Order: sequence, then structure tokens, then C-alpha cells
Amino acid sequence: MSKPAYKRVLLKLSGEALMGDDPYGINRATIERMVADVAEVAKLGVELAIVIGGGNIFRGVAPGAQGMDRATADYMGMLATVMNALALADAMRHVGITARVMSAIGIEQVVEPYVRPKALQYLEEGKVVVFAAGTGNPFFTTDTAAALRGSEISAEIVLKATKVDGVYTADPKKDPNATLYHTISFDDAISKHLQVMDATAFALCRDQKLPIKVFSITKPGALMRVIMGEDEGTLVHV
Ligand SMILES: Nc1ncnc2c1ncn2[C@@H]1O[C@H](COP(=O)(O)OP(=O)(O)O)[C@@H](O)[C@H]1O
Ligand SMILES: O=c1ccn([C@@H]2O[C@H](COP(=O)(O)OP(=O)(O)O)[C@@H](O)[C@H]2O)c(=O)[nH]1
Repeated sequence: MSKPAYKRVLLKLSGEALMGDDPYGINRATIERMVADVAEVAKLGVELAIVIGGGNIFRGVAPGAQGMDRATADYMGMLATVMNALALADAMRHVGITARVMSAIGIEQVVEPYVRPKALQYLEEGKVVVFAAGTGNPFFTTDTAAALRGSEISAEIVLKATKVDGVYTADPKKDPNATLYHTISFDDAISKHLQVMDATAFALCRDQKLPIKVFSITKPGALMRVIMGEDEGTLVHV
């Protein structure tokens, strides 16, 4: 059997995708399917760190957050990612994977704080590390958290598992004529204002020479094909 293309990866899982077809929250079948994909990869011996988003929960409370101070709303968003991280780690436990949740904001009674050497130790021990609470700062996104943690743990690549199957010339949800890029440079992605990831995340990965693969979170087998280095999604490169 062929070998995985990577030894250590940072996987960014969309929070919004966790709700499946529900209006908000965590859809059981969806999280189980995501975890099954992750389990397959972990069993290959690939060291896996995950950054999880929070859009699925924040959506449910968003009407109440209208007019709210941006930083306060962002802290709520970060707490939402902690809930998702706990749900994800628990779902992994059900399929026999040991996961450790580490939070970027102090919330010790619930999850341990992010400590870089500890995260590296867990990865070396074959545990899946789930980074919660994004970067710990308002005005950032979990995509930027993925770029940051990916750089910190010396991941070979950031894998962005999202609702679209790659980077398009325009938002494919709005423009039916948009076409898919197989590869695109960071400079092009930034200068063309492609919104699939925020510019902060792109810029950090570009400066750290950390490539990003954007692919579908819902397409069966996509994560495994990405891990095996097969043709899937879009590679964003230096
Ligand atoms: N050029 C583009 N190529 C692909 N997707 C795009 C593009 N521009 C905007 N998008 C939108 O970006 C979304 C993914 O980004 P985001 O909302 O941050 O997702 P996530 O929940 O994975 O963090 C897609 O659902 C897509 O509709
Ligand atoms: O470093 C971070 C990461 C996240 N967030 C907040 O948490 C929310 C949820 O994260 P995100 O939107 O990136 O999740 P996803 O798009 O994957 O659902 C964001 O909207 C922000 O409000 C933040 O303030 N700082």
C-alpha cells in the first residue's frame, strides 16, 4: 500500500459544516462521519492536530448578538469552538482515538490550556490534539488559528476542510460561472481577494512557507485522498 504524503498535518474543520442540514448546532451524523474520516487518517500514523471552528453554534445565538460589541461577540465565538472541540474529542473517543483538547483561553476546569511543548508531546505520542478557542484573540478567525498553530507545530501543510471543494475564481455559492483552481499562489489568492480564507491566514502561511490544501468536508474519501497526496481540492502555495 502507498504511504501517506505527510507525517504531521494541521486540519481545519469548518464549524459551520458541523451543523449538517440543521439550522445551527452539532448534527450527530455529520460529526460521526467527520470523525470516521479522521480516524482512518490517524490509523495510518499521520500526526494530526485539529482546529475547529464555531460558526455552527454562533449562528444559533447570532440574533441575540445583534448590535453587540465586536470583541464580546468574538469571545462568544471562541467559546463556541470550545464546545465543538469537546464534542469532537468525545466522538473520537467513541471510535477508539485518544484526543486532547487544548484551549487558547483560560478555562482550566473544562479543558487544559494550550502549551506548545505539551501539544508537541501529545502529537509524538500519537494522540490527536484539538485546538480550541481559535487564537485566543478577538478580530481573528479559526482559519488564522489554523495557520498559527500549523506554523507552531511545524505541520507540513494546513488542510482546510470546508463547504466547497476548493478555491474558485469567485465564490461558487454566488457565481455559477466560477471555475476551480487546482493550484494558486498565496500572492494571487490575496491579490484577487478570494474569500475562501481570510487574508491574515493566507499571509501567515505565505510567510511561513506553509502550504494550504482546500477541499470538501462533505465529499466521501476527500480527506484520505488529500493525505495520500492524490489529486483533490486546491493547493495554495508560495
Ligand atoms: N473564491 C472562492 N473559492 C471558494 N470558496 C469561496 C470563494 N470565495 C468565497 N468562498 C466561500 O468561502 C466559504 C468557505 O469559507 P468559510 O466561510 O470561512 O468556511 P469555514 O466554515 O470552512 O471556515 C465557502 O463556503 C464559499 O462559499
Ligand atoms: O482566533 C479567533 C478565532 C475565532 N474567533 C471567533 O470565533 C468565531 C468562530 O470561528 P470561525 O468563524 O472561524 O469558525 P467557522 O467559520 O469554521 O465556523 C469567529 O467568527 C470569531 O467571532 C475569534 O474571535 N478569534
